[in-house]
Amino acid sequence: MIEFKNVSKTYGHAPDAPKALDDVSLTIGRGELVVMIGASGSGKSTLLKMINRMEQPSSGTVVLDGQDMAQMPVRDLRLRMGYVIQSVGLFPHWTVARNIGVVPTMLGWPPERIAERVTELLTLFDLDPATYGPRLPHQLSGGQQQRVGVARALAGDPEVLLMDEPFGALDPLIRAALQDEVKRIHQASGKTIVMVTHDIDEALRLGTQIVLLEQGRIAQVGTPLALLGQPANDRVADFVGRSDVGIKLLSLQSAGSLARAGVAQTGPSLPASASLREALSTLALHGCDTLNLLDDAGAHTGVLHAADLFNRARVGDPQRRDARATHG
Ligand SMILES: Nc1ncnc2c1ncn2[C@@H]1O[C@H](COP(=O)(O)OP(=O)(O)OP(=O)(O)O)[C@@H](O)[C@H]1O
Repeated sequence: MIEFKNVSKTYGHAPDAPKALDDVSLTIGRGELVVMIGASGSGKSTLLKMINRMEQPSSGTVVLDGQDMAQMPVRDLRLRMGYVIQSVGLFPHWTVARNIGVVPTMLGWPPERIAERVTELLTLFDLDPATYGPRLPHQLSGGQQQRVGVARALAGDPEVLLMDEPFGALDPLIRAALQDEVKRIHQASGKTIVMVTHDIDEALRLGTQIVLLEQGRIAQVGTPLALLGQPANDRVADFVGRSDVGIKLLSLQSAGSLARAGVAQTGPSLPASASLREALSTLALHGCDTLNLLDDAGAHTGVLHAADLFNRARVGDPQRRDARATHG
């Protein structure tokens, strides 16, 4: 668990220097995927960098599993954390395999175990180890380099993965694929992930918790549903996007959450795990009012009626007992 206790940060010593962080208190639970979001200069990266002590608080404390981080040796701390940045930061003259193996090497793993780990991670990220392991970073596309960056951050099996705008420079298709991979890794490993982004859709899609920063202060912390359904104030509502909030809410819930029992109808089918947004899109595309829902094995599990998408309590209402987030 990571706790920020009354953390403030002022860069430089000028008496009138603005606070990059202003009395921030925040708890990041083990296994959460916390996304920090906010306007440029709101303090996201500063907050993230305090978790591996690349920045120090001017006042207040950051605590990791009950221990004040300021008292912990920096090297030990950093070896427990994976760090991914937008510019990737691979060593240009080292092969992909050597780049990925850097932390395991520092941890003193035997060479065979490092080689196994490199092969495992390249495979996980859909890069053929025999083809890509020996290449230099410049022989990879931007998306492939970013995959290697994430693989390198995961190589030493860190407790915490820190990601500072990891997908900011990528085109939308590769970005979506990497988002899916991070989500899958998070679900499979239960690691704590803290990510900074500018992209509210990325935050809503990936975050189990979202931290919205505003001029160095926390404007709201909550689940994606809470931010959309109960924004703390008008500025939060503007930030998450008033005009398409209904559509965003639909993306957070599964089609299965509104399934009715019933035999299959003629017409299109969709996995029950697909979002209500995908369901709405499919209904509109086919101009029909029902959708057959399928389980993971492709068997019929129920029917979604278009009317249920509209004739129901507010989607974001957490009182709805059948409301299930499709994320996390
Ligand atoms: N090394 C530094 N020296 C001086 N001021 C800094 C430094 N790093 C950040 N700042 C200032 O601190 C404030 C917060 O910066 P930070 O990088 O944390 O914001 P951010 O929300 O991550 O911004 P962006 O989205 O633009 O990356 C900004 O006003 C910034 O100018």
